[in-house]
Amino acid sequence: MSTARTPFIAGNWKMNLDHLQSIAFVQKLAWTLRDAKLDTKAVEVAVFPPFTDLRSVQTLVGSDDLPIAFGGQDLSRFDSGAYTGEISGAFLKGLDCRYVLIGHSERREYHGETDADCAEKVAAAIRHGLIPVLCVGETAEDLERHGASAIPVKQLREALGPVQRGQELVVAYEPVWAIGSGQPATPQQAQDVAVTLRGELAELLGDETGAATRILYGGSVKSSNIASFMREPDIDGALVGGASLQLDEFASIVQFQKHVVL
Ligand SMILES: O=C[C@H](O)COP(=O)(O)O
Repeated sequence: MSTARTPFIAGNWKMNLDHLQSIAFVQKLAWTLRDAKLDTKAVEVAVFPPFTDLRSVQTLVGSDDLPIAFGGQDLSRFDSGAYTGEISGAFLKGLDCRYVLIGHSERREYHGETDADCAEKVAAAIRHGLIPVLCVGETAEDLERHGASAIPVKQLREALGPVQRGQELVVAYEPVWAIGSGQPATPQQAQDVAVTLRGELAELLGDETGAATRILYGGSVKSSNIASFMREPDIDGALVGGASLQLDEFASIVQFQKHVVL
């Protein structure tokens, strides 16, 4: 397992863009990045569309061999059967998904997902050959009561029970208070949590896995602040929500290396 961490910029579309819009968006994104001569080996780009878009995105990316990865926003902890409304990791893998988000704060808040559910979903993702993108983060109340790292560390520890050392995974630190608020964490705050999470990963999964695992920051990321996060040594990318729906803005975030940080 290589410990070099390729920067990773991911767009979580949440419940936005239908399958027709997804085709137009991904095609234009690919053209924009090609015209900008993005070095696709130097940064990995991924989108997380709604489930109903995935077949369209797969067809486009596959037929035009676009350098854009994609994944599901969630998966079932079950593999198949009488689970109405659930989506199996096997189905996501069958659509060439490389990644799957697990434990996004909106799943935790609106769908009551627990750390135990996340652990089962992480196990399901691994069973189906998907790379889990485990989302962790504290609410404003947690921040006040426990500080920034305690809840993310607990969420990480509880969800990674089924993970073996050497397993590729991505961790997204998303303070709930920063999501969609226009008030990102400071780069130093995000770095402090990221370095703590990396230490936990090393303890849970060994030094090599800890060093190789990419840790993303998410919460009000924009083109105007991405470079300051990417300068931090333990932040390897971003999970972008609102700004990932604006083509020029997302393309600019992907090209963070061109931004000047004053
Ligand atoms: O998954 C993405 C996060 O929820 C961040 O959303 P945001 O960039 O709109 O704050």
